[in-house]
Amino acid sequence: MTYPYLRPRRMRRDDFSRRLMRESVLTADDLIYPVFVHEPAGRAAVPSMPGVERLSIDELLRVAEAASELRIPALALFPVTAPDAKSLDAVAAWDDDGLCQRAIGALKQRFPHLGVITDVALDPYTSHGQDGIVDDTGYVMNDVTVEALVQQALSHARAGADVVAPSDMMDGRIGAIRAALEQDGFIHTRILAYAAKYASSFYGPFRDAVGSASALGKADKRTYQMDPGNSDEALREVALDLEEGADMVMVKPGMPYLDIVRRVKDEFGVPTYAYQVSGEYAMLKAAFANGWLDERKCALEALLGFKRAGADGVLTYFALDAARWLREGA
Ligand SMILES: NCc1[nH]cc(CCC(=O)O)c1CC(=O)O
Ligand SMILES: [Mg+2]
Repeated sequence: MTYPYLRPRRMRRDDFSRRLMRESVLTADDLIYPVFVHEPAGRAAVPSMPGVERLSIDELLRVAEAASELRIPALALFPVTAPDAKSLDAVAAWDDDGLCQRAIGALKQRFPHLGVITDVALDPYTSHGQDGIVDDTGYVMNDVTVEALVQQALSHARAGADVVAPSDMMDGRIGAIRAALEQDGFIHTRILAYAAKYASSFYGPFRDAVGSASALGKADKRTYQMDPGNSDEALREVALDLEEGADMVMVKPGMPYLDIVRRVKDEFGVPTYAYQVSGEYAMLKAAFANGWLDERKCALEALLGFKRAGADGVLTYFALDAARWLREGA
């Protein structure tokens, strides 16, 4: 049977039938809000990310209140480390009194129901801006770095983090962190593994925001983050992280990698997240600012695309706005 018996446009004719056959929907439950925390009082704009600010802990609590009120399930914390606290061994990363740890404590005390996700990686704390500890040639050493990441993850767990999210791409770190958490009694601490994280050029504005761009200079992260040409490798990486004890996996960046999200979801069927990274946010914002694209419609369409690709949630700098627009019925 074919046309005229089959007319796909019949179902698209009216709002009611469009709604009845809609396969994917975006809700506030799908959103994770990444936030930058800094030591100085008040807020500081991030020029390459219009609408995003670095926040003192006081300001962070205001933002958390808004997020919680909008029923956003969780925040992802990214601390900005003062240059004099950075070092070759990144010891500030597991200072129980560090900015990140204090931010976790303040959030959990005020908003116990709001999930707190922390970034486990050394780049905010290393003087060279790499995610791990380097040898004389500048190569990021895997096993020494994993030991440091374990210290960092435990410190976050002690501070009350609900989810630790290793974003460093070292081999074996999920298993090492899981074992250490279990050993110290943190049996409820979830691990969100940045399992398929690519050596992307879309992280630029984030590196401006946390101040690792200047430290990194012209260096890149291609000896540990994945080659953008690869897809099968992402499945192998996800399989390893799941075997090692990850509760959730992430694909990063987002929009240029939706094929990876789909493959991961189809292959493993586990809670799968995608990160709409800083560069994706920046390019959309630039088009909105020029009046070239409609902000509400395009931001929500981009986020819905993650759901359609199989993501269970999205880390997005649009989270607060998107939750508001959804509530208003945009
Ligand atoms: N561990 C570092 C980290 N954690 C999150 C991002 C990027 C997020 C974004 O661009 O929004 C990065 C940058 C990098 O790998 O250099
Ligand atoms: Mg891996």
